[in-house]
Amino acid sequence: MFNRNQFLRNSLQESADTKLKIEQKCTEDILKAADMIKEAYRKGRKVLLCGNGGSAADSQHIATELMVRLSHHIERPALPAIALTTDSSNLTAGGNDIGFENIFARNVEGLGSEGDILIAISTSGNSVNVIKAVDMAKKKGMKSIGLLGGSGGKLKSLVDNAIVVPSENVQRIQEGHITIAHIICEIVENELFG
Ligand SMILES: O=C(CO)[C@@H](O)[C@H](O)[C@H](O)[C@H](O)COP(=O)(O)O
Ligand SMILES: [Zn+2]
Repeated sequence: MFNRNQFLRNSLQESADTKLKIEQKCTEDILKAADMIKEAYRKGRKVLLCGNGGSAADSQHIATELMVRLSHHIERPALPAIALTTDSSNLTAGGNDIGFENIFARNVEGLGSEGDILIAISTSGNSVNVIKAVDMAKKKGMKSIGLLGGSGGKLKSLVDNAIVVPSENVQRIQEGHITIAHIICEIVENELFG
């Protein structure tokens, strides 16, 4: 029978363990992602983000951190970032008319420029609409960062920098993603403006 107290304890323990494993396995990739984003911003480029479900929410959360700010002690200009997950008219027309697998790629095609960064978020690494967005980013001369999980899926070898959270649990992977994204945004903010 489901034991809610045990479940709560186990979930928190698993989440904490996953964060520690991220420190052991992903540090280099996280720092590389911060450098890629800093370089893009130094050159006046922007960041696009996409993902499904919880990763769609992460996309808009991360875009907001970059556009507004994290630290209240740092005065800085907006860092251009767009979540491709927020416009219901665009996403429903895309899904209806050109196919759900093309909704993000279409927006990368329209908004992306050479030197921009695409942050592709997928716990499985296998969402077709995210894969197609990465393919389009490549065509546009953009660089891509994958926030992934499990084996990394198909996206692992497609993105320029794969950050793979070492867990098989979708929820724990997502919790890892937002922790990593916060850290990357804070590094970028401090190193560009701190
Ligand atoms: O937030 C959750 C599960 O925690 C879900 O909404 C989850 O994001 C959705 O099932 C997504 O469609 C999963 O896609 P992906 O992470 O495998 O690319
Ligand atoms: Zn979730």
